[in-house]
Amino acid sequence: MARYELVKRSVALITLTNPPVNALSSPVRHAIAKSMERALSDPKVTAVVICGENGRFCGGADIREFAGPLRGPPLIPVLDAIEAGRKPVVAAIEGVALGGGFELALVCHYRIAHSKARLGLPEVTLGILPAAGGSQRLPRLIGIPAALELITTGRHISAQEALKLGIVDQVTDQNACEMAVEFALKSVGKPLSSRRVSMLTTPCPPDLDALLEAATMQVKKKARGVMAPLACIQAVRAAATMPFSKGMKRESELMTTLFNSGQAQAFQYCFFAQRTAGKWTLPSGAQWNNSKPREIRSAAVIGLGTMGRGIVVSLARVGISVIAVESEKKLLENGRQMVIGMLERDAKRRGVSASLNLLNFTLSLQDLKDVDLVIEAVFEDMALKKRVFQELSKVCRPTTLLCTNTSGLDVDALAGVTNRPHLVAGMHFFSPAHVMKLLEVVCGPRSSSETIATAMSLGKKMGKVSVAVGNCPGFVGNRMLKPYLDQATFLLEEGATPEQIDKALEDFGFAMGVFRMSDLAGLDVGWRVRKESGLTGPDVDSKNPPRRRQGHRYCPIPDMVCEQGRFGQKTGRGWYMYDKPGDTNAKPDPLIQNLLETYRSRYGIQPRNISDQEIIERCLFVLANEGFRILEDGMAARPEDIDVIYLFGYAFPRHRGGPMFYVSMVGLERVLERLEYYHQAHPDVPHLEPSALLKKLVACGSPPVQKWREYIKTMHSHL
Ligand SMILES: CCCCCCC/C=C/C(=O)SCCNC(=O)CCNC(=O)[C@H](O)C(C)(C)COP(=O)(O)OP(=O)(O)OC[C@H]1O[C@@H](n2cnc3c(N)ncnc32)[C@H](O)[C@@H]1OP(=O)(O)O
Repeated sequence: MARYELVKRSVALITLTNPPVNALSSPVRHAIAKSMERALSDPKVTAVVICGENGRFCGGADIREFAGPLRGPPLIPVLDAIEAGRKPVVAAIEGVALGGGFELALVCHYRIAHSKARLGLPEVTLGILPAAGGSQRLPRLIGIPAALELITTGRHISAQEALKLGIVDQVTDQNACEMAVEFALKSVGKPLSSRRVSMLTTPCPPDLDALLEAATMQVKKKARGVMAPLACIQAVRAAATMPFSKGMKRESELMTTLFNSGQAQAFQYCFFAQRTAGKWTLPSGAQWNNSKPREIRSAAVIGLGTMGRGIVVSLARVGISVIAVESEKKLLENGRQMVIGMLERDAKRRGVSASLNLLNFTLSLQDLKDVDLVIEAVFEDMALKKRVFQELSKVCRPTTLLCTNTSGLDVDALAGVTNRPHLVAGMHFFSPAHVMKLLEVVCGPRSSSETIATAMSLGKKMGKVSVAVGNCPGFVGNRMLKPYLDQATFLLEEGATPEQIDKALEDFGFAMGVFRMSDLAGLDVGWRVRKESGLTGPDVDSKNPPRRRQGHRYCPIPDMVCEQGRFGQKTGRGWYMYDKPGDTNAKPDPLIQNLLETYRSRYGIQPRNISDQEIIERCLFVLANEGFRILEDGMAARPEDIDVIYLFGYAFPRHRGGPMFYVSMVGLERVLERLEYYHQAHPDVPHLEPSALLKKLVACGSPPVQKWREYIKTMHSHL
């Protein structure tokens, strides 16, 4: 877990050996403590260098250990002993020094970093704070403003920035470990007291209170209801106002509070869920680690609407040459200008040059004959998409992969019109596609493992969090969204207002409630889908009883809002009113209030007071209930995949872990009981009926979410 050797006759080299990231697990902490004791007591040793195996210094504490009781030596005394030692200790930082790994570097007397190394204190993103002295040492080393920013955001910084900030003493392009050994030899005999960061006085700015207050406001706005950034600010205040030992005590108290809050568990679950989601499997047994993706050098995107443009940018900025296709000259020119503008802005932001030479624009599908992969992003119309796939099938060489960006149509029906159904898959991006991190990779029953491996790996290359899902209407994300949106509108019928529902959801942690979000996305899209599926519009069967469609409860209020030309922010009116089209400041609209009152009195609905608790339960329990059904149907492989989809595609608050983790924390028994209660009250809403899997899990004693897979395994899987 750590190798000890003597180099250059008098330098003890301690190499952390815990792949893949040299995390500070209990055996590693033990090995560091023992190695340091040995180095300090060996009279031959004049200096010490600490480095990590395989070009990675240290990825921090072993996050898996947070789930259980502390075993092995605690980290803080191990680190304190290094700092207090009477021989110079140099950290040789290659790869990463994150969290506890950074804190380990901070107790060394000198730090040498490789030019490609990244450093940071990302604990806040795990719902905790740098509690091995990081919150107390970093402000002493680089001052309050810079430390506050790094600790509250968890941002990783480059070696160059670390040098500028005074975190590292030297940056090298050569072997950092060898440089550190040379550096250590030169440091022998120099006084160490000024190199012990805990002994430094924190440079305290005169406007400390204002600074901390501004930081508090900022994190409260950015991360509603999240405790860790606020605790980080309090810890930094302690570093500014208390002696080191008292500051450490405060750091520890704050850590205990965070650990017991439930939020830390949610954040840490998200960390592992995100990594698990990339590990896909198909019913054939093919999976992420036994299937080879193809290399994609050239691609085509069909349709330069909002989605298509974002997809072109996502591909081009990772060096893939792209042919963009439109059906009319004007649309093509408009799309071309938009794409170029987006790429230029993106390149400017990243400080690189825009890869415009990778772009080609055409009106003809004939130009696509040599591309490796096509992503179709035309209008959401099955007949149109089928025509495009038939044409592609004729034009593209037989090995070209054909993907669709449909947000919910049958991918296998598209595969069926081609001469290569095994090379067809869904690549469902989220809008705006060059910004949103989520990619649902839709595995049709005939998609080959190579096709899925390629789509997943292309997603990763584009910086997306890719999740493999089955082929069912709406796939995973949009399939779950429907019952959630339905509950929100049913609550309007029953007496709630858009403002009240949004506030409850925002207090829960969403950046935007469902109605504000719908106004932002545009209400006309859903209206068109409802018209096409016969739920509203002239094609609706007039024999339908009011507020019922296709045998179930239906709320026509969203249609009524659209009939008034209120399509959301873009028209300046929607569920809210805005000062002008395009404005984002939503204000309650008396006309909506009026519409709701008239509607309720027309149907004889007596409005009732609806609690925030009911809003949260009905919207979120129904969301998870559909998630359970998706697991039952084998359309998602595990609850973690569903949670990752909601975290990255629908901005589900991270401190709640995702809808499936959230209900596991509420308690499955309670969720079952509440769904049964609401279903009894609303028997015409089938989505409120508890799913078989939820009942099964409760009957099996409500196992933790990480264990649900064991109960799903026996069911039919499409993945
Ligand atoms: C009073 C109490 C005192 C307690 C004090 C504790 C204070 C210290 C706290 C911490 O240090 S918290 C941890 C801080 N560190 C991090 O947040 C880093 C997390 N890791 C990453 O960001 C990335 O993994 C990476 C290091 C940048 C590498 O990225 P890469 O894309 O190359 O690989 P991944 O797929 O992300 O990871 C590979 C593999 O390793 C697992 N893993 C990574 N980091 C950790 C870790 N810190 N602990 C445990 N496991 C880790 C990751 O889950 C992957 O596992 P598999 O999926 O392959 O099984």
